[in-house]
Amino acid sequence: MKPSVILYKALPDDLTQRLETYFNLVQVKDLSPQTVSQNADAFAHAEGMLGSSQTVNRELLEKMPALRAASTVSVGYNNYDVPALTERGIVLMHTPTVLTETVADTLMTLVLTTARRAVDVAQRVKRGEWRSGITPDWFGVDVHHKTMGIVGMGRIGMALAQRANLGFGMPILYHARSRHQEAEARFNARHCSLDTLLAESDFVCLVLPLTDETHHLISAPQLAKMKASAILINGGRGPVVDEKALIAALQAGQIHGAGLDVFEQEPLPVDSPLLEMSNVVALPHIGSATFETRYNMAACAVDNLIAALTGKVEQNCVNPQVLKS
Ligand SMILES: NC(=O)C1=CN([C@@H]2O[C@H](COP(=O)(O)OP(=O)(O)OC[C@H]3O[C@@H](n4cnc5c(N)ncnc54)[C@H](OP(=O)(O)O)[C@@H]3O)[C@@H](O)[C@H]2O)C=CC1
Ligand SMILES: O=CC(=O)O
Repeated sequence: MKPSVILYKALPDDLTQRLETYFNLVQVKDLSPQTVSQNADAFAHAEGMLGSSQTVNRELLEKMPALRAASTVSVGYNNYDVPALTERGIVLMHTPTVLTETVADTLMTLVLTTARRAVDVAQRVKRGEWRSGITPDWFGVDVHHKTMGIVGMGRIGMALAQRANLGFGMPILYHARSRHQEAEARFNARHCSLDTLLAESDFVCLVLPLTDETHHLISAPQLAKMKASAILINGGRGPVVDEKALIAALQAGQIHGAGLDVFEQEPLPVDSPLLEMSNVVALPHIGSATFETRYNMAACAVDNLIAALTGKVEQNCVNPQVLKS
């Protein structure tokens, strides 16, 4: 008998068919308590699960006693209770690498659109306000040769450093828990404390996972350390920034602007003051959202689940200690 798998994300047909050759699939729309109770038997017998953007906690795991592997269509896994999975011996798989370049493109898009005010001035053109030569109220600030500070020099941080340094001639400062020799050798990146990075960078780019340590890493005291001319970019996870403090800093003119792909609450509430600010570019968490990359992520997640449930995991495992036990 094929193992049962809960699929809680729509996949391209060819990938669904690939899963079906290995597993009995039960497709559900989400992992809400209502969906779980409506499909109690399927959840009770599922040995695998695949999807994204849903909370997987102890309460859910209690309803899934047969679960052996979870596969997320994302690199970030902050919505999974990893200790609970590990205690139960459940393998968690994710999709690093396949999305790295696309997310770095999104971060560079945020840098450029925020600095050059591309969204704001394009809206003015559409409103018919471009009636004569432009005046300084249409101007932006330079990106090239400005200092970029990258907080989190992992896979995506490296790809961002490559674009900024080799493409735009930007000196790179970085802050991470460890030194990254490759970033230092290839991009002349300088490792520094968070305080130094905040004080010296023209663009402060956050590319961090959400953990207990990174939650509200950027709050009022950190924003106060940034240059008044600096721009904050967040492409990691929303709660890394204390959004109330960011709104206050922007309202007070303490920093020049912000480019944000992620928010404390997603979707961003329509009454968020951020949406009223012409110096803020707000994207709907589209870091990896291209047709090519989303397909590759889904294919990676499918391969990951097959590997996990057939005992052939070689990469992409969040809690490899489970494999040794
Ligand atoms: N906006 C979007 O759509 C997307 C967002 N993301 C987010 O980006 C994150 C990063 O992805 P990726 O680059 O692949 O991940 P990596 O694991 O390769 O890199 C993470 C980096 O963050 C650093 N870091 C972690 N904790 C701390 C800390 N407490 N203080 C300082 N630095 C820290 C790590 O430091 P060290 O190197 O020292 O370990 C590492 O350099 C994901 O976890 C996800 O949350 C990812 C994809 C798309
Ligand atoms: O936010 C997206 C991810 O892959 O993580």
